[in-house]
Amino acid sequence: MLRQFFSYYRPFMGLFWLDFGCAVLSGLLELAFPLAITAFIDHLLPQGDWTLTVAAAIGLLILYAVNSGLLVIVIYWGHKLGINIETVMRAKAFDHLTRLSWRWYDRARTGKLVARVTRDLEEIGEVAHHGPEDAFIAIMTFFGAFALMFWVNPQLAVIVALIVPAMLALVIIYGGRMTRTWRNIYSRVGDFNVRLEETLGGVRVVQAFGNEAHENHLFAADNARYRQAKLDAYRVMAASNALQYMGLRLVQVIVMVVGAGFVLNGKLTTGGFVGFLLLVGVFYRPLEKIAAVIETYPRGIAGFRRYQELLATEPEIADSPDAVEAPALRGNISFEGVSFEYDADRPIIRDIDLTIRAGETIAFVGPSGAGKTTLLALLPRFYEPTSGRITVDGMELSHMRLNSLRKQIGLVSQDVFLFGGTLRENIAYGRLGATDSEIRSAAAQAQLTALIDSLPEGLDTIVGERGVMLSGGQKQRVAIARAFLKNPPILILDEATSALDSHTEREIQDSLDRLAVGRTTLIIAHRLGTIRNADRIVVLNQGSIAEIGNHEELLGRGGIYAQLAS
Ligand SMILES: Nc1ncnc2c1ncn2[C@@H]1O[C@H](COP(=O)(O)OP(=O)(O)OP(=O)(O)O)[C@@H](O)[C@H]1O
Repeated sequence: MLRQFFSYYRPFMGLFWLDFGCAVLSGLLELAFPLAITAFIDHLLPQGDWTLTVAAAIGLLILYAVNSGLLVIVIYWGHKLGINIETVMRAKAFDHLTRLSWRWYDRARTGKLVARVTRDLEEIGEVAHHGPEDAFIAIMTFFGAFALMFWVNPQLAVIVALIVPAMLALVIIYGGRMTRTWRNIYSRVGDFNVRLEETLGGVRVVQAFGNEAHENHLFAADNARYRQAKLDAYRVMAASNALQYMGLRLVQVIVMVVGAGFVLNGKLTTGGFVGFLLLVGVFYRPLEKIAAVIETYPRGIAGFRRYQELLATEPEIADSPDAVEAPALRGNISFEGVSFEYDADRPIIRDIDLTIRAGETIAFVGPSGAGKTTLLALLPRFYEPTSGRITVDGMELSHMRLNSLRKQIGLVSQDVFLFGGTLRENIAYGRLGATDSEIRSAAAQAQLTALIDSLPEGLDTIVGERGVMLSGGQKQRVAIARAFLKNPPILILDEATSALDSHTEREIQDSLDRLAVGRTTLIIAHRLGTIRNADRIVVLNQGSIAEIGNHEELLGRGGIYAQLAS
């Protein structure tokens, strides 16, 4: 795990060594200052040489200036190292998330995912920067200061050393408590994200049902838990800070009293006394750093573990090593003994055998929940059949590169998802990089021209989050325009169930009919009126093909279709 963590440093080793080197140098200078003060008091002062004193002060000032320069490097470039690592990780996580399969997303909660990509990685970045540096510097100054104290006065150093274990225990205990309270806080933030995401995403439903008070009530509970978690953290923080402060003052007072005795007995010089007191401060500071490392390290590591888990989640559906680029498809599709289940032992599609010829228009009908949408989701490989195989032009789907297959299948689904940008961007999503005239021509074929002309900003009108500023019928048309732009040989149309007025419906049907020309078209039909002209109609029932034929044949048969039509 640590090895994997450190592998992220590799591209930034120059930055790492710069930061680390400067931090070590700064730590050494910190150790040198008390010694300089000792020398100053014991050797320079008695000489009464003012020029020398000023020269020493200037020398000291230069050292301080160097040290503050080192601090600039450590703070800026050190954080740069952290944010660089964080950025690489975030890009990787995003890329991975965009490739995970539908089955995974069926169970994922977006709020938690957002938290992973933002907060977890921020913590990892902090640890990446502070972790190794702080741990090393803390240990170095801790032992360095102790060695110097021992050198200045061994007896006093031993007294300090006797108090240290108690202080260390305090730091570790409170560090652990801090970690637990922070973990609690972050888990509450995760809850927040999930609730905000769901409530704000569904705010129209909330208002439609007049359930604002109910949502407020649920939110208030989360809010209160978050407040409590924060209060717990502040309590631990207050106690920890007060105890650490008291510990430092205690050690200083003890050193002051005992040290004064040594000075009076002539066992310690005044300079040594002052230097020793300063060293106590230097010696004590790493304890805070150690506490900080103890506190941030587990959080960063927990975040890194979750990050690694995410990256280790293999997309269920991905290119096999021997997959090849799909050739230009004609659209002969064959389902051979295809079965599928979302959950084990709950078959949704059962042993489907079906051959579709290139250019054929074939409609799928059947009761709600029969598996129409599911069956057609297998064609672009959104899900993988549990058994059986699907071929296009004789080539098995899994032998083609996923992207090259999906680029040749157009999908107009009933709930059209629009992105929050402009109308132009949303249409161009069908084929990124399409020219203005191609976009306009696709829009015209989808009968969007009148709408575009009526908008003050035309194609550059912002459509609102998820396209809220467009009507259901207009969104359908954008989806159709996308499909025109994509111009795929195979088309899957999931007919809109939402009622459109008959005029709009006819217009959209008209566009769809034109879109279907020259393509293999598979229609999930909810209204039988629109599919009379289909070459064949497949009636699905409980995941199996119950009947197959054209409109007249099926009516004549007097089966499920005839019942549905009546
Ligand atoms: N992502 C999913 N995870 C688990 N089960 C699912 C999932 N999607 C659909 N199902 C189940 O699969 C069955 C078939 O659903 P599907 O959407 O394919 O039916 P449909 O024939 O298209 O229905 P409708 O006409 O109502 O759209 C249903 O019982 C449904 O509950």
